[in-house]
Amino acid sequence: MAPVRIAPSILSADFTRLADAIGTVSSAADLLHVDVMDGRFVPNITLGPLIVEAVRRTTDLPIDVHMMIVEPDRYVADFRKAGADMISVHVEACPHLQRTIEQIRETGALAGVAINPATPVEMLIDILPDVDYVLVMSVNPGFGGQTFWPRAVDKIRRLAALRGERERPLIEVDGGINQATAASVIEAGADILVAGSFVFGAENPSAQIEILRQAVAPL
Ligand SMILES: O=C(CO)[C@H](O)[C@H](O)COP(=O)(O)O
Ligand SMILES: [Fe+2]
Repeated sequence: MAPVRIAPSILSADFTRLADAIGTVSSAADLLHVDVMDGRFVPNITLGPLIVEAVRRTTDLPIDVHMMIVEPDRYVADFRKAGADMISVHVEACPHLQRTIEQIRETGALAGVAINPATPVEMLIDILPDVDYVLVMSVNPGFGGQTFWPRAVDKIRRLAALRGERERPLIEVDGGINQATAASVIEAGADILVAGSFVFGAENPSAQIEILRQAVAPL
């Protein structure tokens, strides 16, 4: 089994010292998760390609951009140009999802589809062969620091069953991840853990990543 990948979310970092915050996780993390929100798809506004470009200059970690915006097609090329290595769009925001996924792939980035808690994984059945990863939301998107939604575990299990013996799509889980919830989602079949407040809300972010690794190590 491939090792679990850990993606700290900078949403919970101190933006007055963003480069320092990223520096604290650079050697412990596998990816850096960046949450893009537009105040329309979700009730919060965060950041755009300008910040991704600045993040790109602070780290060699792969940058995983989670787009929580309407009409993401309009900005895929900009985020790729800014330095994104992975780009996910929400199925709920994409009436022509296959075309949007194709557009991401054409930029050279890995293409992901994200799903809200209320959206069944079975809705993705026809797009699964086209995506590199599925981002399963274990909170309703919009804010860091929310409580994990336990039924996400069953969704991950069902998604892993749909994937079957294939290596792709990878399964990424986002929202409310800590050492307890990490173990349950990895046991269900997840490959990538996003963690924001658990990592950056603590004194020592890299030690928090180590705690997550230990929590899933025997699984
Ligand atoms: O996409 C997100 C919110 O919409 C964030 O990635 C997620 O919430 C991470 O924060 P935390 O680990 O604190 O829940
Ligand atoms: Fe996210």
